[in-house]
Amino acid sequence: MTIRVAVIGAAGRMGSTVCQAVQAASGMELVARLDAGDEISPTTLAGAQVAVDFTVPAVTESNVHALIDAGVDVVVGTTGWTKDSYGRVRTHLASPEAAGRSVLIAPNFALSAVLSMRFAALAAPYFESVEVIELHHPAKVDAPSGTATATAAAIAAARQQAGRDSSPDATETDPQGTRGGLVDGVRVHAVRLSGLTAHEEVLLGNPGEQLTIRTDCFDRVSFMPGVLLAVRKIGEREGLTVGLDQILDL
Ligand SMILES: NC(=O)C1=CN([C@@H]2O[C@H](COP(=O)(O)OP(=O)(O)OC[C@H]3O[C@@H](n4cnc5c(N)ncnc54)[C@H](O)[C@@H]3O)[C@@H](O)[C@H]2O)C=CC1
Ligand SMILES: O=C(O)C1=N[C@H](C(=O)O)C[C@H](O)C1
Repeated sequence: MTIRVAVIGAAGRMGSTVCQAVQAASGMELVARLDAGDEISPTTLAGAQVAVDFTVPAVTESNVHALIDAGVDVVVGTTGWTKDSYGRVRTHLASPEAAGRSVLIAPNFALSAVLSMRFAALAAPYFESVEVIELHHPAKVDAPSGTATATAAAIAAARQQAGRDSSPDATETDPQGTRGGLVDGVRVHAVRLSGLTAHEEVLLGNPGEQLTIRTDCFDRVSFMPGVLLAVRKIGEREGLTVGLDQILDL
């Protein structure tokens, strides 16, 4: 059976790549391309069963609520989600009008990034120190990246569960904030550099040893297998799913 797909943010870097991937995928049909200024409604969605949102952090949540109201399942790659905004989507999906609808939100659809996050959480309790460095193209509007935020959260949860203290750090003065930001107690550093696409390094240190976990996405095609898998699987799920790992059964 063919899955009819709408892409929201279709004129963007990711949205346009998703349009190409859907058009090339077997068993999928691209029925709508929406971007800024287009209304989200059953008419503009043109019979889509699944909508894929790659827009901007400022609008993605309201898009998702409008898409649920329009009666489609939603796959979201846009960043900027918080525990509160997840909670509002969960509440919406639990309402009788949204019965049977599903939403999958993933900060990263690349297999190397999803596995990196999992490996980082696995390793985090075994090292005294851990810091995250995310590196992206300079057109990216948000920092830290959604992937780094999720990585830090997973590291923090794993360390807390293991009773591991925060990383040692004797810094007393840092007026320029050069030690980076704290996400769930984990230091995160954001680099923006021409030539880069999407990269992340997790540095883990013990006396006399270091483990580096690194993912490099050189091209946006790296995200497409994960996006297409989510489009295929979303209909089998109900409610809110956060993270591609949930449908990879990692
Ligand atoms: N989950 C993942 O694997 C990945 C996530 N991303 C995230 O996806 C998002 C988009 O990234 P890019 O494509 O690089 O950005 P982009 O800036 O190239 O594209 C965003 C598009 O959204 C459109 N847009 C803005 N407001 C809109 C609205 N109200 N309705 C519909 N469209 C609207 C813009 O006009 C633009 O065409 C970012 O949050 C980025 O961090 C990016 C790469 C991979
Ligand atoms: O803006 C990007 O490009 C990316 N955004 C996502 C993020 O913020 O984690 C995913 C990937 O890193 C590319």
